[in-house]
Amino acid sequence: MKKLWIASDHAGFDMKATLKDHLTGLGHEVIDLGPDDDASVDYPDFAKRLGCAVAEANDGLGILLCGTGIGVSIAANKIKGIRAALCRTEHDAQMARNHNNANVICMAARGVQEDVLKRVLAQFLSAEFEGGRHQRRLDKISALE
Ligand SMILES: O=C(CO)[C@H](O)[C@H](O)[C@H](O)COP(=O)(O)O
Repeated sequence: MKKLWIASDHAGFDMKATLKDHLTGLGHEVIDLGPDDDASVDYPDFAKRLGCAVAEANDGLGILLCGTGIGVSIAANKIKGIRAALCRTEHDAQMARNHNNANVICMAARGVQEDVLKRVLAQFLSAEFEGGRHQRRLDKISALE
């Protein structure tokens, strides 16, 4: 099992705890990079913290939550080596791994059912990168960094 990091902003705080417990129960090692309470924070700070951890480890996956998932995905993708994908469906999550080799999944914590998020996350964690023509495209993305 890959090492996992999880972080959020205030909007994702409760769901972060729920998903962390869920993943831990499934036997994953999950490192929680905060926040530690639901006080208002700025999502770029936590996207940066998580993105740097995932990029430095170079073999693991990150999970980011904010209200929409949009802010954390924009922020995390500024970090070299991070391929953060906003995933709202299981298909998004599968393609994000199969074709994009995404190393961070970004999800909306507001207005989405917990069981949906768990299914999307499960797909992200089980799918594998297919390589081949997709690696060539990722190399072109890396060249943009
Ligand atoms: O969704 C978000 C960014 O894309 C954040 O989670 C914030 O919740 C959103 O920007 C709203 O912020 P607020 O301070 O909770 O009103």
